[in-house]
Amino acid sequence: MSDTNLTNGNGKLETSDDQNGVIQPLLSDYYQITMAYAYWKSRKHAERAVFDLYFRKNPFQGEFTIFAGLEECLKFIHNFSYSEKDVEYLRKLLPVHTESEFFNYLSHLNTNEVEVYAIDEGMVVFPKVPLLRLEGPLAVVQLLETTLLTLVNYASLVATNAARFRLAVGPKKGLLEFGLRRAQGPDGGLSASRYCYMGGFDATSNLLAGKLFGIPVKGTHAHAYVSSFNGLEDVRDKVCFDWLADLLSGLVDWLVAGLVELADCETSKVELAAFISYGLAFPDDFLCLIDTYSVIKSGLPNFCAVSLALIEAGYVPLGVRLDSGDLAYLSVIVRQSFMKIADEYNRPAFEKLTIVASNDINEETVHSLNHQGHCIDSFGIGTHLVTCQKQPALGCVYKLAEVNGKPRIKLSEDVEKVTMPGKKLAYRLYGVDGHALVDLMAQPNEEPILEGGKILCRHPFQESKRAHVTPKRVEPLYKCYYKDGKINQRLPTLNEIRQRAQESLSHIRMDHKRALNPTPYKVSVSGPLYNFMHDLWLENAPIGQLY
Ligand SMILES: Nc1ncnc2c1ncn2[C@@H]1O[C@H](COP(=O)(O)OP(=O)(O)OP(=O)(O)O)[C@@H](O)[C@H]1O
Ligand SMILES: O=P(O)(O)OC[C@H]1O[C@H](OP(=O)(O)OP(=O)(O)O)[C@H](O)[C@@H]1O
Ligand SMILES: O=C(O)c1cccnc1
Ligand SMILES: [Mg+2]
Repeated sequence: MSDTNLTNGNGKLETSDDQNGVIQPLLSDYYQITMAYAYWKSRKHAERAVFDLYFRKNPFQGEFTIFAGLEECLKFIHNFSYSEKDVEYLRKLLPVHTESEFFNYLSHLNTNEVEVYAIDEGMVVFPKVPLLRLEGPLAVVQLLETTLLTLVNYASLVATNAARFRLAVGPKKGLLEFGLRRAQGPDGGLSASRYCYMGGFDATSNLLAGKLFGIPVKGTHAHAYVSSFNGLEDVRDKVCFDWLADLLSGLVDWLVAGLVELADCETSKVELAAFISYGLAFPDDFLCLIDTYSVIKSGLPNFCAVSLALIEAGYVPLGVRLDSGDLAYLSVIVRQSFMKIADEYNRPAFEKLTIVASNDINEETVHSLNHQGHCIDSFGIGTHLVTCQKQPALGCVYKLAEVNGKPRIKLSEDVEKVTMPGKKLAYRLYGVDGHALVDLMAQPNEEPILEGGKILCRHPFQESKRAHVTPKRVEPLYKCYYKDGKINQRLPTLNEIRQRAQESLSHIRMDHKRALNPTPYKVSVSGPLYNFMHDLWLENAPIGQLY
């Protein structure tokens, strides 16, 4: 990929391969280049290396993760090459004694000899099982590390967060992503919209995400819109009175007066003017924010008045948004009022009005609202969703597993950080009821893992923990996604990946998915892989001396 501006001539934030222009080879850490030079100096750069990209712990104290970011990784790998300007910049950056021939090497680098094996994007994934395995010349696959990590980490984190909100609200409620203004910068906001949709949200307020990714765009209005009005004179003076305006202006006074049961004190005429004007602008999509002054004393009766007028004029109003106060209580009062009006004024459209709630909602708030009982139809969620406030990073790592056919292991005092050496295959084993029982890693040269066979699944590190599994179904998790310089699988659409995420989640037992203290899902290794790992561990661990 050459030097790309962030936007092209059409204002599109894309390169020729439909990728955000910020994703380029220099979006990486300096140490990748220093290592590349040292590999090159010691003639190791072309050795065939295998790297695994995986995470060690599920986020949000949960027991599952949604894998996201693969398409962007593949496009990055496909486009990978340093431009003249990149190389010029690196020449200035590296020490003066760096051999000139190295920069020539960099300027000709490509990924034609790289192979990528990956789990499908959108799948539920678990710790330690590589999401991606990269094979190729050591220097090249090393140079890809940071960019791949940045593409997978946040994408998977926020998609998982979105999936958790989806689990919390249930399949029937609407989920709207409102996070752009609170996201970690413009690029973070754009990624958030894409991957929240993938994780199970229904729509975004982010226009650019709608344009670039085809995500449904939805929105209401803000408090500023309401408080910008002075009073009903704004409607009378400024709106050109056509038949609808006449109808509305006549009806609202009458209706507001008639709704005294709902409003035991004065409704705001400022708000009423704002709602009438909104009704005039969007008679078919009339959805109002009703908490600018008082939901019960003003917003609700004003909304009802204008809605009744709209219905009178042949339109169907949509509903309200609540953005403060006790969302459970207010949603119940609002719903009861709608039902009462539907009944007393014989306006069945009121039964179908939707209630959207927003205001700093997090996963716990949703569980608490469910527990209290509420009448919210859709949730608008920003800050907690896109910033992943509960856990702001996933912690994917990229570790060397093999060089020139020789397995590599990284030891650590912390057993969780010991790497799994060599090339590994991975399978998901399903039980008779269709639920996933365990993920199993095995060596490529082992007997095939077949359904109906009795398979010994071992905990990777704890010798006593093992189980025999006779799977009803065996799902091999890796496909070869990239070889000979080409992406060699059809890349699914965003909607297909979104569906896959829900499908994959439906095979995970509820106790693994529950919000509080979920049961850990088992990730295991085959007997041969267990022995291989532990032999290599012993071989590499220094023997201490006691004096
Ligand atoms: N019934 C409820 N149960 C639990 N949490 C709720 C409930 N209703 C609202 N919340 C949450 O309580 C918090 C209320 O926050 P805060 O007190 O800042 O807002 P507010 O005073 O209602 O509104 P604002 O300050 O925007 O006018 C929000 O995070 C909201 O999501
Ligand atoms: O609350 P979040 O989950 O982040 O959702 C996005 C928020 O953005 C808007 O608020 P606005 O920017 O008007 O600020 P506010 O907090 O004062 O309502 C909207 O009213 C939501 O409350
Ligand atoms: O459309 C909305 O209601 C909206 C959009 C962004 C942030 N908060 C609300
Ligand atoms: Mg708000």
